[in-house]
Amino acid sequence: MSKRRFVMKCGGSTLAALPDVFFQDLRELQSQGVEPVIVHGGGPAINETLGKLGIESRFVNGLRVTDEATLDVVEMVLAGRINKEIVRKLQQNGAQSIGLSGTDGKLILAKPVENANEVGLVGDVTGVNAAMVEGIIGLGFLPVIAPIGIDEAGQRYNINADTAAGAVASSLGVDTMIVVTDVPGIMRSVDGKKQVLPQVTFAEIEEMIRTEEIYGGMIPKVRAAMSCLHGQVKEVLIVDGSIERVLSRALAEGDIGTRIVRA
Ligand SMILES: Nc1ncnc2c1ncn2[C@@H]1O[C@H](COP(=O)(O)OP(=O)(O)O)[C@@H](O)[C@H]1O
Ligand SMILES: CC(=O)N[C@@H](CCC(=O)OP(=O)(O)O)C(=O)O
Repeated sequence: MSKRRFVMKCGGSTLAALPDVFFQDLRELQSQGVEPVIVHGGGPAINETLGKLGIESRFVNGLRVTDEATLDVVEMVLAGRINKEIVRKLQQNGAQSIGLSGTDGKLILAKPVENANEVGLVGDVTGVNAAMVEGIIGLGFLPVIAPIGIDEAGQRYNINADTAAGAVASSLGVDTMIVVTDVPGIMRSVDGKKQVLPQVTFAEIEEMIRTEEIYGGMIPKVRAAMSCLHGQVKEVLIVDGSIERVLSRALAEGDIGTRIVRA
């Protein structure tokens, strides 16, 4: 299996705590000819800024209820702050990188989600400008993408970062998507003890959503995983960002965290 290129989704839950060695790992992978593409979140930082502005954060099944005022903050925090922090950290650790929002060059085209009446200006991805991402990689840069989408009329949408990452992975046709988060994988209680599931099937995921053993922010992750696995992506790994050299290990060993493969 070719693992030259992979999409990594980096969650806001773990971003602030990622050590330099995480970014050095990315640089080393880049120098070995591996081509990582990063799609990032930033939910906690958005909550914090909204809080300071006196705007309440509300979620429906892991998706932020978003109006235009919220969207201003989402864009400011994701595309303005977090995206640039990641690019700076990569560069400080020797990895060449360029940060973009999904609205730049219509990188991520979007339409309203089905339950827009509940969540407002939240988007589903209708297209990804893969050629632009390929071009950036071709110039030797690591693309870092903020999950804001746009439609042909110029309307912006807030897109869950897992959903955006899955769509980018699908459209680039990578084999592997790695979801970096703050838990060691999908966990389940067995005899009262929480255990990481090394592998899960689609049926097990659906069952765990039904029983609410998978809830909140894990729901968009597994939905994005199943969606991109219906296309060309062959495996999705959910891993803990605090594990040393987690990306190299995930690519080399594949048996870290939870592995989801096509059912
Ligand atoms: N079965 C599960 N196993 C592990 N984590 C779960 C599970 N169900 C829900 N979660 C929650 O999902 C969270 C990760 O999602 P989220 O907070 O959105 O992270 P990120 O910012 O990385 O996207 C975990 O911290 C945990 O609270
Ligand atoms: C629609 C929606 O919920 N968008 C997310 C986008 C950021 C995100 O997904 O960040 P994490 O990966 O850290 O959760 C939000 O507004 O929080």
